[in-house]
Amino acid sequence: MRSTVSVIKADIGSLAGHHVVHPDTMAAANRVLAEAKRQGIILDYYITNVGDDLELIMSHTRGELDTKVHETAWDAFKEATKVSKELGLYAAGQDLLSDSFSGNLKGMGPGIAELDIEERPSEPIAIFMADKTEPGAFNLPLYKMFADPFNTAGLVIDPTMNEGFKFEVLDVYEGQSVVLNSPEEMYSLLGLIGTPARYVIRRVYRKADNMIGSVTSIERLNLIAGKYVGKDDPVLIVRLQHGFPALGEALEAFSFPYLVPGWMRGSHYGPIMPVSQRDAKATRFDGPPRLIGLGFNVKNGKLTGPSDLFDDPAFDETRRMASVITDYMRRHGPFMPHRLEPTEMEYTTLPTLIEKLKPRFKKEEDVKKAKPSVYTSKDQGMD
Ligand SMILES: O=C(COP(=O)(O)O)[C@@H](O)[C@H](O)[C@H](O)COP(=O)(O)O
Ligand SMILES: [Mg+2]
Ligand SMILES: [Mg+2]
Ligand SMILES: [Mg+2]
Repeated sequence: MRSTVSVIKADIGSLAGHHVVHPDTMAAANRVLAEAKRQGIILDYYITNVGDDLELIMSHTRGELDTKVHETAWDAFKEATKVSKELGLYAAGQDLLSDSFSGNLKGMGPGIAELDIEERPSEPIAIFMADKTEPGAFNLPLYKMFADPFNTAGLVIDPTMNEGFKFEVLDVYEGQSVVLNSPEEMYSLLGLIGTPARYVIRRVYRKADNMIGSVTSIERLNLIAGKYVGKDDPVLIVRLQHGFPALGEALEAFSFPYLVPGWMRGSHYGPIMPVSQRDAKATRFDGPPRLIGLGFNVKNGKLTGPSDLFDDPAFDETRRMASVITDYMRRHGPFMPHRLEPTEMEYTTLPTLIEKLKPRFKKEEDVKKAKPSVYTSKDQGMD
């Protein structure tokens, strides 16, 4: 059976700052999705949150970019925003960049990852959702899952995986993509995806049969809006087992709290911290960037699950290391490399402040002419 899992997410406002989604807004979204299920637009759904991002997980048989499914998500976000406004929640409707729905949600603000598959007899999947970071943040773990034998034993042991995987990489600035084969082209692949702000792994395919293995949301809000409107908190769907990474291989890729851009004001590098659903809220310095993982099985277009994948002491040490790195990075305060590089700061409000200082900058020669004495050793009391 052909079925589609659509994960569509948006920040529609949250409690006490950019912190955590309010249950009443989730209830509003739930009413819309329940009605869509009753009407047969979607077959199943699950609603959750990571930090201030409301996450709609829907299954159906309508394929990618379906108008009805996307309209359902849009209505859910709109209804949730209404409640958000009534309660005076912070940044109500933040990620809804357009007023009206037209066709599908592409370019309208919400993040979208849709996995369209011919279901295997058992179809296990993991859905990873992050807050206070951006889509390229999944480059490193995707590389580990699908290309690094030190992470994924199946690349060495499983005959189907042994041929390798194909990576579709999108240049989010140019809107162009390229497909690179692993292992043959892994150095070129790393050459691109090591710049995650620009090159994002959008999809991974298994070489043996071209079956899709993963899909990432690629929306970058600031590139759509032309200014900083919150972070582009991403989602990722990974197909598991039987020729794809085992669940444990997918999770293993997150055992190291690597640095991602985002965190406070979308302007700082910080460690990604995999947490349980219970801890999926942004706290310290609006973070550190949080990741949750939910495990499901898809059968006849319906979802069984979830299992809260990082709700496990096996990830305690990762979280502890993330806390240590948090301390270390924070001690740099406003200095790079804790703060992002200037190209990434372009969309924030920092350039306007620097612009204000422009008239006060003087050419070096002019400064020398005006106050030559400053440059003599006598004036500095050294003679
Ligand atoms: O990154 C952040 C929000 O991103 P998000 O909404 O999660 O996409 C926060 O750190 C805010 O930028 C920060 O709290 C300041 O918010 P404002 O006071 O400018 O709204
Ligand atoms: Mg927010
Ligand atoms: Mg967020
Ligand atoms: Mg955001």
